[in-house]
This record gives sequence, C-alpha cells and structure tokens, in this order.
Amino acid sequence: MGEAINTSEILSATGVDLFYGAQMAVRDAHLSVARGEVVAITGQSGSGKSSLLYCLAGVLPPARGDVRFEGRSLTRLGDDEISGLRRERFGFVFQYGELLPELTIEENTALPLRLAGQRKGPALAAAGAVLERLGLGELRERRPSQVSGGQSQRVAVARALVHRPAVVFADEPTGSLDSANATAVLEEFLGLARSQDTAVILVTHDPAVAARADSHYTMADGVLAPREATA
Ligand SMILES: Nc1ncnc2c1ncn2[C@@H]1O[C@H](COP(=O)(O)OP(=O)(O)OP(=O)(O)O)[C@@H](O)[C@H]1O
Repeated sequence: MGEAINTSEILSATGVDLFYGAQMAVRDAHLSVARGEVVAITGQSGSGKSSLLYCLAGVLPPARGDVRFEGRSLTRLGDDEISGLRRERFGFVFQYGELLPELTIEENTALPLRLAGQRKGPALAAAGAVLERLGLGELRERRPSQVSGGQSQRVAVARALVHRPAVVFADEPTGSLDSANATAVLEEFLGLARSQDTAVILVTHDPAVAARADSHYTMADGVLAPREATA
C-alpha cells in the first residue's frame, strides 16, 4: 500500500538546499505531494517556508537536490517551459490577493486563462462560473478597490483555481483576514481545490489552518520535518 502515494505523486522535492548568498534558507528538504493532496507547512517567521515554496514552484532554482513535477525535473527545463508550467499547471495565492487594480473582478479571475491563450468570451464565462460558485457573482464588474478584504481574497482563490491547475501554491492565503473570514475563505478554497483534484501546498503560521490539511510539515531553521497526518 505504501506504493500508492508514489503512483499518484504530482510534485516532489529531494535533498533540496537553497541559499541567499552565503545564508542557507532551505536545508536538505524532502517532500512528496500526491495529486489532490493538501499539504500544510507551518513554522516560525524566517524558518524558510516561503523559500521552499519558491523552489517547489520553480521560481528559485535549488543549489542542490531536485524538484520534480509529474516526474520531470524542473532544473532541467528551460525558462520558457518553466514559465509555461507556472502559467498553465500551477496556481498561486498570496497573503493580500494581489489583484490588478485596473481590471474588473471577472477580468482578474480570467487572467490565467487569458495568459494560457484562451479567448476572452470563454475565459470570462469560466471566470464567472467560478466566481458564482464562491458566491461572488454579483461582484463581476467591480474593481478590486470596490470589494472587501475577504472578498478580494476569495477572488484571488477563484483566480488561482480557474484554469484547474495541478498544484496551487498558497503563501499565508488568509493571513490578512480576521479569523472568521479566514476560516470561511480557507474552507471555500480547499473545497474547490478538492473538487477538481488540485493539490495545494499551503504555507501558514496558523495551526488551525494546518489541521485542515491532509498532511502537515513544520519548518525550523530551514529544515523541513513531517508531522503526523491530521486528516
Ligand atoms: N531575497 C532574500 N535575500 C536574502 N535573504 C532572504 C531573502 N528572502 C528570505 N531571506 C532569508 O531567508 C530565510 C528564510 O526566509 P523565508 O521568507 O523563506 O521564511 P518564512 O518562513 O517564509 O518567513 P515568514 O513566515 O516571515 O514569511 C530568512 O532568514 C530570511 O531573512
């Protein structure tokens, strides 16, 4: 039965080290993520969580070790291939959502589909459907400045999932929200991700958030260690 997780593995890290100059930020990280799995990474500020996420997403190349997506080593891919992967197979959510102020909520949500070459009509229709699903249908025409913090974070979630990515990388995705809002947004986020079999790598400082994941790792001084499964 131990083999089952390997056959469904979507992303892995093996012996990953990352440095900023002489400073080591990630040390010998090992991680295996299955298709559709929600993985939480907790740890103190400065422990290396974001740095690991950047390595896993192919944003920063590791100094040593390997990151594989669907069995392909990211370090062997060219810049165009990595960009393509990030655009089409990965999704991202950050602490403040980071919506583009000049686009409407619907256009912001449709962005990954437009960047992947989809035509405007179908892209906006797909964005509208995801917004509807998250209870945001009425906000379609508004700009980010005209919605609340919780709503803009929900829009960021919609945008991260609209192109049905294989993996979403979420760095403190509810860190800017009060706890009631954070819980609601997180539930919607994980519910939608699970429904489309998207794996989620969730960096958080909140143990209650981590408790909703399928597996939980902690980071301290750049060292990643597994904790007991929480699901
Ligand atoms: N661009 C950078 N240049 C130099 N050092 C950096 C850089 N980014 C991060 N670091 C350092 O690397 C270490 C890990 O930082 P990282 O942001 O990965 O931690 P974190 O666990 O995500 O922290 P937080 O919870 O505060 O976001 C820290 O010591 C940090 O100061």
